[in-house]
Amino acid sequence: MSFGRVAIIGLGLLGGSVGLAIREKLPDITTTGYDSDTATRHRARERGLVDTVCDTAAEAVAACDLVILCVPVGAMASAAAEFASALPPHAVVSDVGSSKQSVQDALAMALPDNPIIPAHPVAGTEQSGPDAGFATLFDGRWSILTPPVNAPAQAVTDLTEFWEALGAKVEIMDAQHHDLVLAVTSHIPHLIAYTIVGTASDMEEVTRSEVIKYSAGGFRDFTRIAASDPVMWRDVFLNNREAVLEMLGRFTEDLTALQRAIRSGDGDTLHDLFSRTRDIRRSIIDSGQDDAKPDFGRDH
Ligand SMILES: NC(=O)C1=CN([C@@H]2O[C@H](COP(=O)(O)OP(=O)(O)OC[C@H]3O[C@@H](n4cnc5c(N)ncnc54)[C@H](O)[C@@H]3O)[C@@H](O)[C@H]2O)C=CC1
Ligand SMILES: O=C(O)C(=O)Cc1ccc(O)cc1
Repeated sequence: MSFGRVAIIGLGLLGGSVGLAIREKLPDITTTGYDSDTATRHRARERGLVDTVCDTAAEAVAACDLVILCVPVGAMASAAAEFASALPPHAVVSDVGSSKQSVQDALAMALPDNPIIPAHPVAGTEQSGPDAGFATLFDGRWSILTPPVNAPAQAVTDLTEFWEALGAKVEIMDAQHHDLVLAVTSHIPHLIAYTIVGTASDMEEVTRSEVIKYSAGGFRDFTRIAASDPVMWRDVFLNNREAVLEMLGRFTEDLTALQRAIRSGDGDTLHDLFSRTRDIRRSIIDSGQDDAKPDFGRDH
């Protein structure tokens, strides 16, 4: 492993998990960390999320070989600008943001002289903050790297090995494709969850206690997802605007077709779709990518 010193900026769920996973799986690496929130830095010290919690971002990156930004995607540019002048010229810059094109552009603008290899570990929970991280978060999960065309091959190899050592499987794709794929597999599902839980809570003829009392499996799963961090998800939608709007257009058309089928009593259309979607679920299970409970529903 060619990164001896790793700096983590943002010590919440993802930053904390990266720090704890390094300590457990790559014990030769020295870690430093920084978070703009004082209480988070305090808690990060108590939990030992990194070897040294620094009081400035500049101090955290000063001697690093790799810096990983683990802040909301809308905060990447300002977080990078804060340590730009202290970053060693050889240090590789990466991140864990849920959308990639805008992050890649922001990091390239803020840190024009360093190699930038954005990454997205597709692993998380609805929890956030310095108490939420755990060392096994990335085990068996995908981490998608989106190196720009001019990225140094050695840095891509090093970062691939780094994520594999933390337990992840690595896939490489371009940032735009990543954003389209994740819009449909992650971002729109979150938007649907936020919407349905909001709709239920706005209904005047159904009380809040009824919603809680009678929430069957489906709605309960939506409430878990709709409990995800508001800042993080606001930033995802504002930063992956194009792909989300494109997918939302397709989704709305499909929803309208279902609405028409229900209104006209067209059971065949409903049955055909529900059969196709069941096949998708079965292929996910057959491919070993499901662990019975929902992907991110692990208690910890
Ligand atoms: N929550 C999840 O399940 C997943 C999140 N991600 C991505 O990981 C990133 C971090 O998300 P979480 O760890 O879940 O959020 P979090 O809210 O748990 O942690 C983010 C931390 O960044 C800190 N922060 C904000 N601005 C900062 C700045 N300018 N400088 C230093 N620290 C700053 C906050 O104080 C907070 O402690 C986001 O970009 C998100 O899209 C990626 C995969 C999964
Ligand atoms: O908690 C869940 O269900 C998630 O979907 C977690 C998650 C959130 C954001 C990501 O970019 C990746 C994974």
